[in-house]
Amino acid sequence: MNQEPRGTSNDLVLAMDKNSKVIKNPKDPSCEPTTKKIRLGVYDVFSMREATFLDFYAHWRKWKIHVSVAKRLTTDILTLAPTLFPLLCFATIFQRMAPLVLWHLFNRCLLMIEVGLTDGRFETVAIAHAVAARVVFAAMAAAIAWWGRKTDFIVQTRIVQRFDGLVFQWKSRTDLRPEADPKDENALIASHMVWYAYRDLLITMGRSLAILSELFYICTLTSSNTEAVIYVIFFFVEPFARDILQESIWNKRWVAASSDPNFNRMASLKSIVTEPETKQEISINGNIGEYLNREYNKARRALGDTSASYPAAQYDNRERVEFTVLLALLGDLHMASFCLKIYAAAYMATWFQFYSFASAIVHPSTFTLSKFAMLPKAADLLADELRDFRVDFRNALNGLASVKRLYDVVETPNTRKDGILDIEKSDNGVALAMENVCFAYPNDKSKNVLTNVSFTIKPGQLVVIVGTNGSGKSTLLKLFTRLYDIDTSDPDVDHGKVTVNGRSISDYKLTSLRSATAVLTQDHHILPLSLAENIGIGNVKAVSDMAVIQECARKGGADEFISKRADGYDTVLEPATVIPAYYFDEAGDSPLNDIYKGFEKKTEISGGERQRIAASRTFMRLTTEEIQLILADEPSSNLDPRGEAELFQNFIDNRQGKTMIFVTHRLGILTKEADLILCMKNGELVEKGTHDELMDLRRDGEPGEYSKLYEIQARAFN
Ligand SMILES: Nc1ncnc2c1ncn2[C@@H]1O[C@H](COP(=O)(O)OP(=O)(O)OP(=O)(O)O)[C@@H](O)[C@H]1O
Repeated sequence: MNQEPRGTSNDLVLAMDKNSKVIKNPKDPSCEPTTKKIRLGVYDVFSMREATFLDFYAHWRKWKIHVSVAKRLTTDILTLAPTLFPLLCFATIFQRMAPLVLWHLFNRCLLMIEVGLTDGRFETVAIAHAVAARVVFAAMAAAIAWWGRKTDFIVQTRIVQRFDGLVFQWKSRTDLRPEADPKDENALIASHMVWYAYRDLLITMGRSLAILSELFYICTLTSSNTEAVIYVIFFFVEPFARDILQESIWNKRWVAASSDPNFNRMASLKSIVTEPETKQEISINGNIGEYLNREYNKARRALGDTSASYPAAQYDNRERVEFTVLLALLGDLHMASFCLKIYAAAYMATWFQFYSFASAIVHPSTFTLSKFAMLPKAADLLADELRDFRVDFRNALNGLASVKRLYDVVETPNTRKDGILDIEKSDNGVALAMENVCFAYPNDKSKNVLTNVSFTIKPGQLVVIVGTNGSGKSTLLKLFTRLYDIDTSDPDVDHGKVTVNGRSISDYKLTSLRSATAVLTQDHHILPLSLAENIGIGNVKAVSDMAVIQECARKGGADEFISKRADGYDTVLEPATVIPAYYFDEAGDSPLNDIYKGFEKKTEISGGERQRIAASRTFMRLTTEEIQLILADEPSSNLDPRGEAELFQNFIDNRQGKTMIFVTHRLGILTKEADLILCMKNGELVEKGTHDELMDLRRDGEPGEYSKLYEIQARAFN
């Protein structure tokens, strides 16, 4: 099995070798492997090789990035909530500290009561003060926690809106890039995750303070500071050992895919009986349900106990018993050292007193009873805090890494090269030309879809492009709109030239080119806005001018059916409704079922009606002064013959001398009016001329391509 997944941030394509665990970059076999592969149950799991614990330089580099992202995020959040944010930071950190302070206040009471019990002197007022302090602090902590939760929502909302806005801006700014990198989209985390990343960071800070105070507190509880320090060190041994020794993929980057043939077959069979399209095949192909059932059971038996559980969980399950026992021992070091202490005290010199808990037992006089009881509890609190700190800290770092990717993406510039010229204003449209154009789509460079195409279009001409399916007609239009560009990556290979008014099309500013062009294709989308807006956005300056919109709707053939709708021009076809989550018994007859179904407000219109709205939008574009070129790609494929004839006529009447290129399969109305017909076949321009010229064209006594197409259509419709 040879797979070629993309695994590294620098886009190395890595060859996966079935027999080796470590994968190298095939382009440079000498380089260090960057990913490794393991088999977990039914999955092949590929994970990144991360820096080792001792690779300080790698950690330092990572840290520098994390710190700069945290700084930038802090500045951004401070601008959004200059007063609330610092207060919220305080509240979040305070919440981490509060349980410790409460516990400390409780211990103070306990110590005073103990002194009273042993000495017979009860400091009643002092005890009452200590109790009152605890009660007041508890009430204050609850109030701060309540305020923190409320403020958290406000700050979170502001951050979500800000980052949603940034992403929106990026998406609306970036050009439609057919070769766009899907990684960009994947990097766009949900905006609320930005706040979660920051909150994890704050919680981590709170926990650090709590850990420091707990350490300090333990020092005050123990009789000697040296012993306390050593005692505390024991609590750091286990988490450190776990970090260094235990490998986990929960916090690593990894990808996995099931490669077990039995499991994959079960998945395929499951999809057959689940998906509506394939379920239909079961019904119309006789009794294949029984066969599928047999096959499913066969695959299930063959799979046996091979696990399909979540790969990260399976990874943890591989832990060896010695390792588990070692960690347990390290976690319980204080008890183990207790034995050592007893033996040391009994048999060895007293300088071996390295452990305070044991000290307390061996020299109980140095401890009070309550201190003796508090020490393990303090140790437990410290251990819990350390454990949670590790989790929150990792989450915070992962969150910051995601925020960095988000920042990077929203700042990605448009990859398409922009020009510097504006299209000159003219009442006669633009002149266009292609010179020896050869073009292959970026995703399939092996196949030229245009080969040596050359033609010239004079300003104001009506041009019709005809030809068989897949002959490259739409591709010609895409080059004029710069949805795609001719490949110029290799200066030694000439792929030809596309020009506008005699200059290379890439010399013009994209915004200028797009403003001067009206495009109408067969697959326009109706936006989830009102029908009036859907037409009006053709000319945003007149988007509220109903008279102009209605006039354009009439030209596009949409006015009649829109006016018949209950909401007329205010109809929104697919309004977006956000249903965050639901919890009710869908299968039951709960009244919530009906309410839920009522959320769906979709209104359907026919394919032809959609095309009429798109055409109306194009007529709206023609009301802007900038338009000099109209490109229409089979805009009438869903229209009835009358609708099509009217649309063509309206375009001819309303183009006001602008250059117009029409791609169509319907020869006749337009081609007879055309100044120039371009006839395409297999990516080549095989004929060009007027209708009469092409009809008279003969090659070796045979009629030309256009003439043949025309005759076929004439026969079919007569
Ligand atoms: N995005 C794309 N990526 C790769 N190949 C494409 C892409 N779009 C079109 N093609 C291929 O380019 C060739 C020309 O396609 P094009 O859409 O220009 O043909 P057409 O003449 O407009 O066809 P039709 O009359 O069916 O609309 C076809 O072989 C098509 O499969």
